[in-house]
Amino acid sequence: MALPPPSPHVLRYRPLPLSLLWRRHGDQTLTGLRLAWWVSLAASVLLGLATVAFGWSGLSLRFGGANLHLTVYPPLTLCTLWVLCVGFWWGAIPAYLATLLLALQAGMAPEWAVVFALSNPLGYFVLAVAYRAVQMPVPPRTGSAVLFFVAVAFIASVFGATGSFIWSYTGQVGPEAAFAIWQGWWLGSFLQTLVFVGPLLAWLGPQAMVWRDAQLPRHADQLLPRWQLFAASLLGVGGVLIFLWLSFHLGRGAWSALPAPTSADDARRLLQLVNEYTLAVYWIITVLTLAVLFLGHHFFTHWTGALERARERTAVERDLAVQRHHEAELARQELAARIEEIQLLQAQLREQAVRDPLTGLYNRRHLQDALPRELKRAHRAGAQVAVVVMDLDHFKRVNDEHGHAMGDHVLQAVADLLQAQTRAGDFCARYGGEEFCLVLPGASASQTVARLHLLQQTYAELCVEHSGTRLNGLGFSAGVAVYPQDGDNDSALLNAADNALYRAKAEGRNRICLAAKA
Ligand SMILES: Nc1nc2c(ncn2[C@@H]2O[C@H](COP(=O)(O)OP(=O)(O)OP(=O)(O)O)[C@@H](O)[C@H]2O)c(=O)[nH]1
Repeated sequence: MALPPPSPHVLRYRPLPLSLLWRRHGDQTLTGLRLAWWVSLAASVLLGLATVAFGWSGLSLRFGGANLHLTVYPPLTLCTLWVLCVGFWWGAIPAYLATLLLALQAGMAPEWAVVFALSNPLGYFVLAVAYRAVQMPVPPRTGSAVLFFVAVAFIASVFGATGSFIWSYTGQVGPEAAFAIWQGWWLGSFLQTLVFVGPLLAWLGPQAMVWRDAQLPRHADQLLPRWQLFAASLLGVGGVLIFLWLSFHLGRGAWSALPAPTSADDARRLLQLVNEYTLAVYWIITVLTLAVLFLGHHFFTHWTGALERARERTAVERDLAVQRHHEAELARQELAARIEEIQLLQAQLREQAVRDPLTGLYNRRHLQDALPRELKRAHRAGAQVAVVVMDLDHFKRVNDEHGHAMGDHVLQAVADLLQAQTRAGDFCARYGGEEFCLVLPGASASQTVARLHLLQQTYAELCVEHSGTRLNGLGFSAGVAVYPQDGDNDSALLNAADNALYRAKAEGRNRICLAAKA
């Protein structure tokens, strides 16, 4: 039959979960799988019972110095196919039930039957672990897959044949018969796997596994946990050692049970028996050694390949992480620069919001915020605060006679003067068009008047120059109110200072009036 070549990954042992048997699923193929499994279960049980009912003990054969019956047990073939194509539990459960019922029907005590029935699942466990560890394609279609299949089938048969001891013990057979049963059991199971399971697996396996793979989520090859690799190696080595020990031990028991040779012919026959037995063990060990060498090589190349791929993936991921880290660092720096710009702009905006654009002095809004704070501080310290409202005299004339630009220059000159002649902690604001406000914490009325006189003098001597025009001899009037005597809050103080200014203007300008003298 022409098959599309499935990838080796698809053909590996990848078990379907047993929960598919009862999980609610509308898929028709799954319904088919469930049906097939139940039919297989029934067939395994019936075939097992038939083996006992018809008293079929297999094929007679002489091997390794013993006359034996090759035990051919049909459920074994069926269940092995389930294990390898679908998963361990799918084959182990029918095999267990079939063997259990067979043993009970054959008259074995139930307490022994439940243990006896575990032998075939034990062999399947070895198969499943080996295929999972080495990740060899399951259908024996290539030389290496065939060799692997033969080696693993041998070890699994040895484990699966451990039930023969319970059979021999409960049947109370002698050492010679026990030896023959053991040989017939593992050899029968081994040959049956090679002759029936192998070809069926090579023929039908790929189709079954392509279907099975479609039911499973895709995943990259995962490294087995270390303990599973260790368990797989232990099972392999353990299987060979068990085989050797049992063969020698049972063989010795069988020969010891023979009557002592009384003639040269008897001695020759015994010698020939030992010779046959030794040769059989020799060939088996030779085949096994070759298989173990091959398996070791395959195991090594598979896992070093997987490790190399994992290393490459890690290297690519590490490079990506480094690149992402670098990009994140650049983005972080960019963000930090933007935040700094924004903070600068915010500071500028905050400053612009409280400054008068022409003179650079604080504006009236800021004065309204700052003056109450200053008064509170003075209240706590029990100090005075002088509030001055000053107005340039005849400023309209300056504008009218020399132009608005000259007026602006005068305003800027006054602002510079105020800032130059006030102390740190004093506070100047542009209060209105040509009105200014000074806040002098700690200053008394007389100290304020003295400083204002000085300012008037400097202002009068000031020469403002613009477009070739020089202007001097200017004056201003001011009203002074002092906290707390002239008012206990900002608006009362500003009103008092304003009223005093009004008086100064009324009294002829270029003078300073105190609110207290009103
Ligand atoms: N150049 C200029 N002039 C301004 C500005 N703000 C207000 N003024 C002018 O200042 C003048 C104020 O005039 P008035 O209120 O009559 O006061 P005054 O001429 O100084 O007279 P008195 O205060 O009574 O001495 C007006 O001509 C306003 O146009 C400004 O920012 N720049």
